[in-house]
Amino acid sequence: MVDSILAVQNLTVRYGKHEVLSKISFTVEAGDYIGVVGPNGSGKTTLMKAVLGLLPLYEGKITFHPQLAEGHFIGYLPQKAVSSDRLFPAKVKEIVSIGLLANKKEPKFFSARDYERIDAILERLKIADLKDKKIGNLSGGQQQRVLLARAMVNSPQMLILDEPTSALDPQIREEFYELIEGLNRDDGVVVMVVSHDVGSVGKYTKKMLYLDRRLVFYGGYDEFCHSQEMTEYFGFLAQHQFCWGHADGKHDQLDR
Ligand SMILES: Nc1ncnc2c1ncn2[C@@H]1O[C@H](COP(=O)(O)OP(=O)(O)OP(=O)(O)O)[C@@H](O)[C@H]1O
Repeated sequence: MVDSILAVQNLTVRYGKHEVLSKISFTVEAGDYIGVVGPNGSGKTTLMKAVLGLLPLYEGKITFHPQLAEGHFIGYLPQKAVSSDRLFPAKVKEIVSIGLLANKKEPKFFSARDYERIDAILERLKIADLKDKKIGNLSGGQQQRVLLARAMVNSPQMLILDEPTSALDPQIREEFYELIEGLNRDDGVVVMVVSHDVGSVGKYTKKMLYLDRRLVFYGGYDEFCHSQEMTEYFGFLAQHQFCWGHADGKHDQLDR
């Protein structure tokens, strides 16, 4: 347990009398890339908020590895972060610089080193050419990369992405997942990505965490696809759809 990056033990969350997460326990290990999946309202965002320390009240325990518990170590890309407002005046470099503010004490000035970090992350995410463009004028995929750069500019050890590709078309979505896979593989960033899209996510992530207010499944995608327990939970056809796609391509919505 001590060696885990993160240990969640018996986490229960209620909004008023409504219990939305019930006794969730799992650990996240170094190098993990986890798809957090489940139907609408199953508690995915709530779980991520609990991990991020954004919930004032919960039962259970959330423990980070002691070396991680110092400073700002989680990058977060929230749900529906893409701006559709073309008049929004902020430039890409300004949006990304916001990611550096959390670690700064007053007065919050940017140093030459900060500007180097902004340039480095824009380069890493292949959007250096967009640096001086207004975010409202970018495509959905470009905007997501900019927001990913904001989440990554502090070099976090862990990245939490909530439905990062829901507004993107299939090709851009695949490119985005490939980018995240590279951050996990090459830069060692631990990733938790929330999605409805079990098929796409399962292709890239190393583990699946399936929520339905309780923890239904936690393990590898292959195991998820071949588990008898999951066949009983979903039914054979639904499991087949999640795992091997569907001829009409409608395999990615999981609303039940
Ligand atoms: N601030 C809140 N106050 C009251 N209820 C809430 C609040 N946030 C979420 N809920 C409820 O908690 C449940 C879980 O919501 P949550 O957003 O965590 O689910 P989700 O799996 O992320 O859903 P989706 O896939 O639709 O984004 C839902 O029934 C939701 O209506």
